[in-house]
This record gives sequence, C-alpha cells and structure tokens, in this order.
Amino acid sequence: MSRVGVLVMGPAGAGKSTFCNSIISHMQTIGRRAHIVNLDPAAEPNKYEFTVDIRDLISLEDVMEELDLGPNGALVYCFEYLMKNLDWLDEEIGDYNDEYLIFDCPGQIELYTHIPILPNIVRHLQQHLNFSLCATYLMESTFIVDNSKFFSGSLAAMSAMILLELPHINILSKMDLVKDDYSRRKLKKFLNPDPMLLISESNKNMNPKFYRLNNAIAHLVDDFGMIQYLPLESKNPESVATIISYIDDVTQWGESQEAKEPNDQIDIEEL
Ligand SMILES: Nc1nc2c(ncn2[C@@H]2O[C@H](COP(=O)(O)OP(=O)(O)OP(=O)(O)O)[C@@H](O)[C@H]2O)c(=O)[nH]1
Repeated sequence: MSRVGVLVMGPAGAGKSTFCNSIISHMQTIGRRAHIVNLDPAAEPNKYEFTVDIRDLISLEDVMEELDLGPNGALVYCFEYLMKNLDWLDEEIGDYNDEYLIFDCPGQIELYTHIPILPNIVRHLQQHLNFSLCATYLMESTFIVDNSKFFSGSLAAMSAMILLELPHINILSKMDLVKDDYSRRKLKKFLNPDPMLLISESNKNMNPKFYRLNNAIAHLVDDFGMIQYLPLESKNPESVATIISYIDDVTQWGESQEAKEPNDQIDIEEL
C-alpha cells in the first residue's frame, strides 16, 4: 500500500494544529500509526512531537534575521529552500510506509492562492514518495457568519482546490463556538451552499460596488460547483472521526467503504 498523507491547510488561527493533534489522538485511540510533519518554519511547540519538522532544515527566525526579510518573504524563502532540498524531506519521511502522515501547513494565505511551491511539493510526494494525498482546508466558522465573508473564504478554498488538484475536503472549524440558533442555522446553509440563493439574500443596501463584487464571486463559486464543507469541533472525538472517515474514503485507506455523499449524513445538530 502507498502511504497516506493529509495536508492540513487554511488561514492563520483556523485551528490547523489543533486538528492535527486531534487526528493523532484519534489514531492512538483506534491503534493506527500516525505522525505529524510540520511544514511551518515558525511553528510553536506542539502537544505531540513532530516526527518530521521543517525547522530542522530551516527556521523562519534565522531567515528573517540573516536575510533581513519580513515574515512572509522569509516563509517563501524557507519553502524555496525546501524545494531545493527535497532529498532532506525524502530522507526524513524515509520508511514511514503504511502509516498516516499529517502535514501541518503554515497559515500564510498566499501559499494556497498563487505561489506554485505547495503544488510542487504535492507532486513530489505523489510521484517520488508514492503518497496517496488528501487536502483539507479549514475555515473558522465564527468568521463567516455573514454571506460576504463566506464568499471570500470560499474563494480562498476554491483557489487551494484549483492550485493543488487533490481530493479535497473543506472544513468549517470551531463549530462549538457558534452557539446561538440564528448563526447555527446560517452555518447549516453554508455546508452545502447554494451561492445564488445566498447572494439573493444579501443586503441590497450594501455599497453597490461591494454587492457587484459579491455577486461576481457567487457566480464563480456557483460555476465551480464543488464547494461544500464539513463541520468540525476538534475537541469532539466523534466529529474528528467523521472527518477521518471521509479522508479514508478519498485516500482509499483500508478496505473500501461505501461511498458517502458529504453532508447527507452530517447535520450540525448531530455534533
Ligand atoms: N473552541 C475551539 N477552539 C479551537 C478549536 N480548534 C482550535 N481552537 C483554538 O484556536 C486557536 C488557534 O488554533 P491553532 O490550532 O493553533 O490554529 P492554526 O491554524 O494552527 O494557527 P497558525 O499555526 O497560527 O496558522 C487556539 O487557541 C486553539 O485552542 C475548536 O475546535 N474549538
């Protein structure tokens, strides 16, 4: 069997590291071997030890200091450096066969929009290291309680989907923080969204230019037709297990399971 890799992506603070840790803790419970590969050169100390850590190759702090770069420029430099030293990654990942590797990615959004570095790393993992990969993209549910923020977040998620061309799961994280009924009902609409319905509900009193921008993005999301989300509460083991079962489906880990229709089986109220 090839190895399974899960890319955990999303903007800063979306809950990526917490989700990685929850996956590890779930895997420990069910007796599956899993490891975190830290791809964030500015990562903080983590609950679980990183099995592979980009900071052993290069650290953001050193690059900022030595090359006098800001954090974003330094991050791009770190990834370009990683691209030139992929043999380091090969060696570190080495013999982790039949195991589950979780790639915790940095939160800089440009990595998922226009810089071609992540796609190159993805191709390397697939073609050189024989990984079966799944991308997850986390978006914090509390940020997107209004339609405009939902559209802009979905644009970023869509951009990651197009850039990476991987089996992809979009996730609304920190669902436990959304407590009032109105917001929960609203978020339910976002799980399997109808962009044209959402834009028709938008406040017509908004600035006309802003409305036209939202309308244009809504049409893009609608044309693309593949934006859906799964809800996640990282501290709820059942919620984490559900997401892992979808990852297993797309990476074909273990015995093939019956295909599931996302969101037909998950309801916010069930969380
Ligand atoms: N209530 C709640 N808090 C969460 C959840 N997931 C993450 N958090 C909190 O959100 C904050 C940010 O979480 P991280 O996991 O560090 O987010 P990240 O995306 O890795 O952040 P960066 O590495 O800075 O990009 C932390 O304080 C977490 O405890 C969740 O499901 N529910």
